[in-house]
Amino acid sequence: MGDLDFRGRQMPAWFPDAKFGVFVHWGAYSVPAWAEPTGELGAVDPEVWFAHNPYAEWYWNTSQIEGSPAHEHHRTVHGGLPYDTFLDAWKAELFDPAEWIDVFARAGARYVVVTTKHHDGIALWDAPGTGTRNTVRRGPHRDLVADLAAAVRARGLRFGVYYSGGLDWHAGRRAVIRHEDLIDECRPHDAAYAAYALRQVRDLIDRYRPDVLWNDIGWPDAGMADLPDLFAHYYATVPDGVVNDRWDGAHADYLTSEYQANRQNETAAHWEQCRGIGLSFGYNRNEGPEHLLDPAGAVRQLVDVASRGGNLLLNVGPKADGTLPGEQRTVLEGIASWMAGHGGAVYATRPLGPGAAPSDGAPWIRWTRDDRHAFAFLADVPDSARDQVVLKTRPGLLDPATAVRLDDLPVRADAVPDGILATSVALGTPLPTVLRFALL
Ligand SMILES: CC(C)[C@@H]1NC[C@@H](O)[C@H](O)[C@@H]1O
Repeated sequence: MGDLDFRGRQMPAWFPDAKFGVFVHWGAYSVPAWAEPTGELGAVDPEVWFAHNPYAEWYWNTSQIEGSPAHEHHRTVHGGLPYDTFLDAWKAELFDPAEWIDVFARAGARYVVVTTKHHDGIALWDAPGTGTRNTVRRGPHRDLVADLAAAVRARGLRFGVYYSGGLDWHAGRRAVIRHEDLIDECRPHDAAYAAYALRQVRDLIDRYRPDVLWNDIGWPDAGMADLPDLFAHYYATVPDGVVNDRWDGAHADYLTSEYQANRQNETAAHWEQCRGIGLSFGYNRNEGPEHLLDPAGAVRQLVDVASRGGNLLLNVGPKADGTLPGEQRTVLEGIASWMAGHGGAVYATRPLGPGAAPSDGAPWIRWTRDDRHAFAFLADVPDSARDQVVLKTRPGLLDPATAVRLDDLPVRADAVPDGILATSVALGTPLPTVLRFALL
């Protein structure tokens, strides 16, 4: 592998072992905190996506689209004021980074990735070239990246930075109205922006030594030649750091999917699924419980991703005042109570292996394994079968006599022709029940 050829780079073990990270989208867009809870990316007609964008962090763009509800909202509620007004209105007066990270750590997150500059071009640190368009010089008057990096590392978690390299509405301020606009029309590709973005990402690397370099929407055409040196500098600075895949094909340590989009990436050797607890990454005051995962749904999302060899990067959208929305905190607390007793069946595990145990159909079953054990996760078992379930497994794969429930309730497991018959009480509540078996 040459100095600038990273294709053969060994994935640092911490990333696939981590399984669970928390994404944080916090910005000036957290002041209006307004979007239509339309639906999940990949499930909404692309033709209507941008004018009815459920991503509250896209508020500037959506509110520029004549005739969109967001345009009307911005006119009637905010008087059509310039977007940067929200930066000055963003005070973060209740922001307590240690309190956030305590919630994330108890939920079982092993890494935290925070937005440092989203598409609105406003930096959460005194980024070079931003003048006063950052949170040190205006609004919160704090280096929020530094505050969060310190709190994350104080809890022994890994810290990652999100940077919007491909979109910057201060550099190219035409609204994105349809998907093809994202290719060229609305993205800055010139040399000046490329130098601006490069300088900022290098600054993030040098100041915060992030364990994850999470770029979004690609990189300016004029700056593609800069990337091999940038990655070399990053790896020299953070030898066990990891780079995501949204650099217009320049390089990736791992691939990403987003809600229902790019799911084809979930067959890669290393991958990460990103989604909000609700339909948005930035806090959206219009989301209700019907738009959010409940704790059991979030746990099943994590288990499903882990069982297929991926990581789940679950997003939290804090309010402008620096508090975590109560309904999102409730989900994290629910994950925390389940992970406290079951995290050992998730962390540092790998898929059970192709064809070992089908997980389609009912009841909901997923599997992971470590060197010595297989873990079966059962959920939503129909009432008629709530106390007895057949786990279809390849004969000779595991030893039924070694069955244990991780919640210490008794379980009996017997070999049957198509697998293992597990008998116990309340096997498959919405929150997964986990059975451990010794591998043969
Ligand atoms: C997955 C997450 C980082 C999303 N990427 C695409 C963005 O347009 C969106 O706002 C959000 O940041």
